[in-house]
Amino acid sequence: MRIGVPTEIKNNENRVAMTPAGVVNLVRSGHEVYIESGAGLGSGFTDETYVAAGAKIVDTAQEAWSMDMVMKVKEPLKSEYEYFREGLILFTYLHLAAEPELTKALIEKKVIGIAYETVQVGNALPLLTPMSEVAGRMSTQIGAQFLEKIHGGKGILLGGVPGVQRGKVTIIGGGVAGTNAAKMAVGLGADVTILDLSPDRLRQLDDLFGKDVTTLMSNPLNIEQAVKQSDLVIGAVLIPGAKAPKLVTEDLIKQMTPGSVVVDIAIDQGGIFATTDKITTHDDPTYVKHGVVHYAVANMPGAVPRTSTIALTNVTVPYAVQIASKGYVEALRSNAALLKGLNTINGYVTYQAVAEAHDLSYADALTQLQQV
Ligand SMILES: NC(=O)C1=CN([C@@H]2O[C@H](COP(=O)(O)OP(=O)(O)OC[C@H]3O[C@@H](n4cnc5c(N)ncnc54)[C@H](O)[C@@H]3O)[C@@H](O)[C@H]2O)C=CC1
Ligand SMILES: CC(=O)C(=O)O
Ligand SMILES: [Mg+2]
Repeated sequence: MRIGVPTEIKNNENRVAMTPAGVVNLVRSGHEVYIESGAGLGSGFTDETYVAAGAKIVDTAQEAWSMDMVMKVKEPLKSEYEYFREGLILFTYLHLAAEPELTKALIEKKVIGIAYETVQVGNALPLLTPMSEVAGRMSTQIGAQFLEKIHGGKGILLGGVPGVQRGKVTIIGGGVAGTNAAKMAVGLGADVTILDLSPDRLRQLDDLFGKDVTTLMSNPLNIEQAVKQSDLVIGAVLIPGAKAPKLVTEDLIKQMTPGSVVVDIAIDQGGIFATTDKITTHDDPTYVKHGVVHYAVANMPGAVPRTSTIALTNVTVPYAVQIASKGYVEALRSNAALLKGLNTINGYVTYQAVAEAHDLSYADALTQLQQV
């Protein structure tokens, strides 16, 4: 199979969908990899290192997009929709529940859209996990930075100092991102509370952190009490494939003290704060609403591309090898985890939560594969 890797074009997105190590894996399995010139530079990979690994370099995005399968990091932006065509295999983050126009474009052009974020093994999302680890760890760092007075915050140090209170951090959603946010917050010496809906998850967090964190059942009253008192609130909830629930109301944001900070990691699925109604970018990552600094960047790992690219491709490339070697029909049929990643095919949505988000009819993935 011929695999194309275009340069990412989202604001300050310096990740790339393939490392030279990934190229070697695919080429040794008998495939051809075409990298758009310069695509790896933001992550520290030159064209020469790709060529040495066995890739071919193409000059334009159009050429990279003309291959049988395109691997990307971020969901395609509008200017990339023109490359969609029937039969194209697109393997990338799609976040379709939050992207009505992209969903429509993929359906209209009958693209085979396999979303990293919905590939599922049991309850785990193996192609989302490494980026959630990165974004979770970053969220505390970012929160700490925006709590500084010069960055618009109330001017507190999360760990406090002897004789002065620690900062209070509330993390809503104690999955991969939330746990990694907590690790950093505990490491800084903050006073940390984690809320989750799953009693089992709360038990695991209690085992993991012991007395370093307070765990609370996620319900409106607990959210209200925790958020009001917090200096930093991190949103890390996920209902796989679905739009994020708005768990923090505008009224509650108004009750936070001025200069508090919210970091909405879940913004890529629509965000959990009523006041994070728009996505921000690395160029201009925050806005202030009701005195509270809001950070809502949907591609946080793009700011640490070297770490993120390697972490992402470590997990995506083995699936890419399966798709390329078996063909997408057989790869999807024989691997239930990958099949969960199939969001669009033959002009249909094959992921229930995405169909529901846009009031589109849902089609069964296996039935659609039989019709190829
Ligand atoms: N902004 C960015 O750059 C990035 C965003 N993300 C996003 O971060 C979010 C979290 O991802 P993961 O941690 O991997 O998901 P996860 O599935 O590991 O964790 C989600 C947690 O939310 C909990 N949850 C569900 N409903 C809840 C509720 N009502 N209240 C409290 N907790 C609830 C679940 O029980 C689970 O423990 C996703 O939306 C993901 O797409 C991930 C990476 C980068
Ligand atoms: C998960 C995701 O959206 C990202 O890494 O940008
Ligand atoms: Mg995202």
